[in-house]
Amino acid sequence: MPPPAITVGVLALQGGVVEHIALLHRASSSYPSITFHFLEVRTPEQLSLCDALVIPGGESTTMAIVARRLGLFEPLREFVKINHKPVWGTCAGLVMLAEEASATKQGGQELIGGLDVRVLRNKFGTQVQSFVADLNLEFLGDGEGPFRGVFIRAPVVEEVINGDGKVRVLGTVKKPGEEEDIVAVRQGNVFGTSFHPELTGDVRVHAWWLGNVVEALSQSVKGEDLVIRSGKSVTEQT
Ligand SMILES: NC(=O)CC[C@H](N)C(=O)O
Repeated sequence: MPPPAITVGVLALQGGVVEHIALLHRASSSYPSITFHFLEVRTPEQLSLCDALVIPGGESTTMAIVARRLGLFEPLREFVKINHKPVWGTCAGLVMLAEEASATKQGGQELIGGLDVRVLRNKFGTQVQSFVADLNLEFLGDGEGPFRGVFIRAPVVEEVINGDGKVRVLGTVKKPGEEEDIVAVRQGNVFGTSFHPELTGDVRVHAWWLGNVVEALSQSVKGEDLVIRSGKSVTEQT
C-alpha cells in the first residue's frame, strides 16, 4: 500500500531548486491518490521530515561548502547511505552523490557519495559549450520518443568503481566525433543524471522518479532491494 502522504525535499542551498519543485508538482498529478508535499531543505531538521530528496544542479563546490557550514553532510550521508531513502541528483547533484570525482577544485571537494562511480566534472567544457541532445531513455518505457537532455557544464560517469554490478547505466550520450558517455545511472535508491530534466518542461523523468519513490515507500525495503524497472547493469552491457 502506498503511504497517503509523501514529503519530497529539494536541497535548496544553491542551484535549480524552484524548477525542480515546479516539475515535481506537475509530475505528482500522475499519482492522484497520494498527497505530496514538496519542501525546500536547508537544515538537518527539514531533511528529517523528508521521505525522498532531489539534489539539484548548480555548483557542487559551492553546495559542498554550504552543506558543511550548515551541518548537513552527515545527515545527508545517513539519508542516502544508511536509511537508503530515494535520492535523485541532477548535474551538480550527481557529482555530490558520486563516491569519487575527478577534475575537482584544487584541494578536492567533499562529496556525499552513494553511487559507486567516479564522475568527471565539466566533461564537455565551460558554460558556453552547453548543449542539448536527444536522449534515448528506455527506462521511461513510454515509447514517447527521445528526451531532450540539457547539458550545462555537465559531469559524466567516467568509471564504475565497484564492479559488483549494482550500478545500472540508464542513459548515454554520444557527441559527434566523441566516445559515448554515461549520463544517467542508478544504484538502488540513488539515481543520478548529468542533464537537467527540470529545465525542459518535459515531466517524464520526474514522473518516473516519483513512481519509484512511491514504489520504494510502498514496499519500505532497503535501497539495494528496490525493484529496478529497467536498465542494464554495466557488466551486462559489456
Ligand atoms: N549545471 C550544473 O549543475 C553544473 C555542475 C558543475 N560543473 C559542478 O561540478 O558542480
